[in-house]
Amino acid sequence: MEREIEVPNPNNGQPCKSVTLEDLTGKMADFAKERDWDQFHSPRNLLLALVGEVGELSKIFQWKGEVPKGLPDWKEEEKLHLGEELSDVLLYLVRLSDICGVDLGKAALRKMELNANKYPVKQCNGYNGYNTAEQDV
Ligand SMILES: Nc1ccn([C@H]2C[C@H](O)[C@@H](COP(=O)(O)OP(=O)(O)OP(=O)(O)O)O2)c(=O)n1
Repeated sequence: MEREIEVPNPNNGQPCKSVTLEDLTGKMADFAKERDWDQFHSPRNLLLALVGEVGELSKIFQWKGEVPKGLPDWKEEEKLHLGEELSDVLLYLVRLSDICGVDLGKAALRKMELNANKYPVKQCNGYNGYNTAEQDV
């Protein structure tokens, strides 16, 4: 069954279906082309833009201390803002990958395999590899 996400109006008012990295890659390419912005979307510029958006994302959490998972006490507008900043990070990351000729989905799956090999379940159960000097996993 296709998952539906309720969003304000990015899809002509229709609820959107699941989004793939390919969808986002194509939409970002169209977005840049329509505005003649390919000239600005160089690897370095996109990386700097990405880092800037990570900074904006960090500001949302800055000074709040630890917050419970699911952000139960946050107002809807705060969560909306969070979604916007997360999206900016994702969109620039997707665009940077595309411009660099990296298939991000494929690269991420490969990296997860590397992670699983590096951190075998049996050795890591309950340890994150950093929380104790004795656990060199
Ligand atoms: N040259 C650009 C400028 C913007 N964007 C797109 C990607 C991001 O999703 C978003 C970033 O837009 P802004 O630079 O306006 O940043 P914000 O949306 O965070 O606005 P502000 O910095 O005012 O909070 O727009 C882009 O692809 N290329």
